[in-house]
This record gives sequence, structure tokens and C-alpha cells, in this order.
Amino acid sequence: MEIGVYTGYSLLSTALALPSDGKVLALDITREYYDMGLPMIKKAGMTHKIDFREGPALLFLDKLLQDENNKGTFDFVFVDADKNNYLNYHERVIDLVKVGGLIGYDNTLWSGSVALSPNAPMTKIVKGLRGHVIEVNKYLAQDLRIEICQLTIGDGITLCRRIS
Ligand SMILES: C[S@@+](CC[C@H](N)C(=O)[O-])C[C@H]1O[C@@H](n2cnc3c(N)ncnc32)[C@H](O)[C@@H]1O
Repeated sequence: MEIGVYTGYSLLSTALALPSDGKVLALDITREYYDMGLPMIKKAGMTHKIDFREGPALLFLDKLLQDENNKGTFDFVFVDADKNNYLNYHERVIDLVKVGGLIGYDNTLWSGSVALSPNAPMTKIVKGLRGHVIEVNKYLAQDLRIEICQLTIGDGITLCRRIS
């Protein structure tokens, strides 16, 4: 599953890495940007692997969780949407991913700002969401349901393996 698709760059990478019968559920609040990238997905021959759903991801996850059969079924979830909702996503996807499966949270270094003092110079958007990203990082570090590893690539990706 991918939460936060935009033009589908990471979605296409995931689809390409999947076996021919693999599927990825792709959630985004707007279809507009996905449609922009769709010609590339078509050109790569990956449309059959992608199930795109437009709408607020939290509502969709809540619908999925209403069906017990969906619990513990996802191999991998990549979360790259609204940072202020990462904890809300975590409380839902932790039940959807299988034990042994992975959840990846993007932007957990948040331009390096998570390690800076609150008064350090930073852009408005970085400053505005920095507190949420720090809160997520602290929460993931103490969550006994997962083992975590932070990849210091790009803007930081925290990989969580569900262990219980
Ligand atoms: C950083 S972009 C995703 C980039 C993409 N994962 C990639 O690496 O190519 C974030 C996306 O999250 C989507 N988004 C923001 N809030 C959302 C929400 N509440 N529910 C679903 N998608 C949301 C935005 O529309 C945007 O397309």
C-alpha cells in the first residue's frame, strides 16, 4: 500500500519491483497529480498492478479495518502523505500490515530539522510540521509492536518491521 501518491514516482518504483501478480493499493486525496504521471505508469506496463483510490486516506483505512479479513494482510506500506497524521496512519496500518511486514515512513529527518534547536533558522513549512515529525519519531522508537531502522537517505525513511 502507498499513502500519498502525488505523480506516482515512488508508486511506479514499487510496482516495478513487484512480481507480475503483485498489487499495490494507492491512496491519495486528489487524483489530479496521479493522472499527470499515469502515462508513465502505462508506458511501463504497470497499470494492472495498481489500485488507485481517491480520498482522505484515514477514511479509507478505517473502511478497510471494518473488515477483519483485511487485518494482517499487507506486506509493505509506504506512508508519504500529510505529516501531521503520521501517528493516525500508524495506529491503522499497524493492524493492516502482517507480522514480519514493513511500514516505511518518509521524511522522518524533515530536512534535518528534527536534530536542530527550535530556534534554528528554518523555512515556514519545516518549522510548522517539525513538532509532528519529532513526535512520530519518539513514538516509533518506543512502540514495542515494531523494530525500527532509520535510513539516512533523502529526507530520512524510518522502516518499521511489525514484530507482534
Ligand atoms: C510528498 S507527496 C507523495 C510523493 C510520492 N510518494 C513520491 O515519492 O513520488 C504527498 C501526497 O500526499 C497526498 N495527501 C496529503 N494529504 C492526504 C490525505 N489526507 N489523504 C491522502 N493523501 C494525502 C498529497 O495529495 C500528495 O500527493
